[in-house]
Amino acid sequence: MNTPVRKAPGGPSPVRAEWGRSVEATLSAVPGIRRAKTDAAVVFALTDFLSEDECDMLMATIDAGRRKSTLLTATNDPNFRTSDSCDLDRWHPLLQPIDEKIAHLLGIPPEHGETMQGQRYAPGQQFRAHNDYFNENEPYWASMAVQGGQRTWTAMVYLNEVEQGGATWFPQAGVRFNPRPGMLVAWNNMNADGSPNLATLHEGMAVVEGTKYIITKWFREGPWTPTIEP
Ligand SMILES: O=C(O)CCC(=O)C(=O)O
Ligand SMILES: [Fe+2]
Repeated sequence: MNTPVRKAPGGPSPVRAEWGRSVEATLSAVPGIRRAKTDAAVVFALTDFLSEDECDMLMATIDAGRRKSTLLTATNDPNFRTSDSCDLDRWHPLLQPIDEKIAHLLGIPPEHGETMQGQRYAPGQQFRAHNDYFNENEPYWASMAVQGGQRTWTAMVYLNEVEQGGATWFPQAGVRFNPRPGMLVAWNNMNADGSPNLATLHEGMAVVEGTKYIITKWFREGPWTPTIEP
């Protein structure tokens, strides 16, 4: 019997390796930041990154603009990502300072960041285990490659307390975060050699009680250029 050979999602890259090193050094120097105790992935958490007012403003903005979340690749599982999402306009006078504060914390120029996204999960809603990096063997990669290339770092911020459920769980790295309002979590989706790190697999576990609001920001290896819709 032949075992199907699964191609790696991408190979080593000096540019991505350098983003790994430089952002890790920048974040390591942030007062109060904690690094997850695992060798499998580079993951940081920083409490009180956003204020209660900033979280409230973001939740109201997400509620005003939310639509069903989407996926880059088709899946057979209709329950894979059941949340609502909202694109957060980086030029909006209330949102731009938050967008830039995240980029500044990581030491990445804001233009490398994709549009910040808000996510809202009602009870039962979830985002099943996935990787944020692009799989360079998938058809979508050709268009991503010319729009800033691979995703390097992910930053997300929890905006509220969730009564039950809604943790972010990295099953391979063995790291788990329970939502805490204003807490930022950031991780390098790449290995030290700049290849995609499979152990950054993570899931937004189902909310059991309450509603979960977060913002997510994905950074590219190059400046991000959004697709111009016709
Ligand atoms: O909801 C979460 O905790 C994780 C969200 C996530 O993985 C993403 O937006 O890429
Ligand atoms: Fe993710």
